[in-house]
Amino acid sequence: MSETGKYKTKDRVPEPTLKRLPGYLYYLEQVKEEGTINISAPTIGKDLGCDPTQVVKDLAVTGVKGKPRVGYNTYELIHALEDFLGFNRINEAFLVGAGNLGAALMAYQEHQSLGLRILAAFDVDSKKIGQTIGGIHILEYNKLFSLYDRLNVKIGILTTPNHVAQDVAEDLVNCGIKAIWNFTSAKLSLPEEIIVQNTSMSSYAAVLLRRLNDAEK
Ligand SMILES: NC(=O)c1ccc[n+]([C@@H]2O[C@H](COP(=O)([O-])OP(=O)(O)OC[C@H]3O[C@@H](n4cnc5c(N)ncnc54)[C@H](O)[C@@H]3O)[C@@H](O)[C@H]2O)c1
Repeated sequence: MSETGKYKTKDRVPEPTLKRLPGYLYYLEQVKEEGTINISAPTIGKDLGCDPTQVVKDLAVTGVKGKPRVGYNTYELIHALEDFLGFNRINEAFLVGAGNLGAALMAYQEHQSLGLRILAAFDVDSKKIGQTIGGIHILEYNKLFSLYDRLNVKIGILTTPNHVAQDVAEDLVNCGIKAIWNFTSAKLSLPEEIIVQNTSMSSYAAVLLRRLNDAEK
């Protein structure tokens, strides 16, 4: 960390910390609604069921420090978390593959509160091209190339069948996409500088089912 307490770009915040930060944000928004102006790390830890030391360490990435006996200012912390996570900026994305999953993501408007806006979706299925879901148009896949030049979008959401995922991902990269949110189970092989976030419900389901089985033994 830098001397100011804020992480510099080159300092990589550990992934588990990053994954926990939205949880703090949602929690703080709730307590703000209830009128809480200041909140301590032990209270946050107690409510979220985690260690206060962990809370302090996690929240330090925002550069905001709690005051002794007062804690954190809720508003300041919310703002700092949103800023750190980029939720208060609009990051535009293209989605490729407007099928079951793609359509659900398009219909889910809450992405906007995460600072993510799907600008357009692309598909090869002529029956889907021309439709609108959640206000987002489904365009012919080949339009990706011409639109990218005009719009300079940096994020690609990949919800195609697995067997075309690598080719589509390469197209996205050739279009200048810098980060791919990969929902397919294809293991993408892309230049190192491309940020790939793989998301799989099946790994969470596996944990849930295993835990359930263990509990029932
Ligand atoms: N991450 C998860 O938890 C999760 C959950 C469900 C599905 N998936 C994965 O998401 C992907 C999509 O699943 P689905 O059920 O929505 O499938 P789907 O068949 O309903 O949708 C896939 C869409 O991609 C389009 N498509 C096919 N080839 C294309 C290409 N070359 N370029 C652009 N579009 C193309 C199809 O026309 C279709 O509309 C699959 O890889 C599936 O394994 C992941």
